[in-house]
Amino acid sequence: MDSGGSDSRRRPGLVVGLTGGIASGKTAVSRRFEALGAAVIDTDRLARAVVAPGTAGLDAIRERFGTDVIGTNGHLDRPALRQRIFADPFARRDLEAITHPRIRTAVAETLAKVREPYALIVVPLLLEAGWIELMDRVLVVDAPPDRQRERLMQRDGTDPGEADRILSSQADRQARLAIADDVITNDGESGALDGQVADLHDRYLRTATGH
Ligand SMILES: Nc1ncnc2c1ncn2[C@@H]1O[C@H](COP(=O)(O)OP(=O)(O)OP(=O)(O)O)[C@@H](O)[C@H]1O
Repeated sequence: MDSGGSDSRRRPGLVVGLTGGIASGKTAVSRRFEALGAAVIDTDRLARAVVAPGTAGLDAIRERFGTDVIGTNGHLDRPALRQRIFADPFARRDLEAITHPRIRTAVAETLAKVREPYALIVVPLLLEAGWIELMDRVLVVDAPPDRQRERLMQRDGTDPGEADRILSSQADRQARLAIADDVITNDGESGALDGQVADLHDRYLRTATGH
């Protein structure tokens, strides 16, 4: 009988890292893959889970940064923590030393439970955070920066100056494209994504199942 995936070294037939700049359309794309039957693992969600109240991750943060970064509701006070790491590279390094290994373990555990033929791991900072080794392929969602800016302002109400600041702090478009095995271009209507996702899904299925 199947043990239910308790072996954390178990992996589906293909693991694809999905990345792209902010508001490039990663969520829009990953939802389409999910609808076609891919397993989608969202590292942002796992990153929140490993520092949720009651976790060893949150305890480690409290120990390093003090109770100032914990809200009265017991949750991590993200704006307070952001302020602490903003100007202090050592604080950022310490925070990442706490969170990154825990996120990686959570990803491995989630991958081990995947029953679909292949998995997409959504990693916004795939390039920056050194995730590449885990992936069999890298899929980049590429959008022109003007479009990202427009979507960011529309979706989050971000003001133009802040949008420019966020965009310029990210890995640049060419660096991202340089690590891509596959690219989805999201520069137009959302309907244009459907065909691109369907083509890649077919290829990924064939690769994962060897057919
Ligand atoms: N082709 C498109 N046409 C119209 N709107 C789009 C298109 N692609 C994405 N959007 C919209 O742009 C915004 C950003 O897209 P989405 O949330 O998928 O990006 P993301 O890369 O997941 O963002 P983040 O990096 O912030 O997590 C959303 O409001 C989404 O509905």
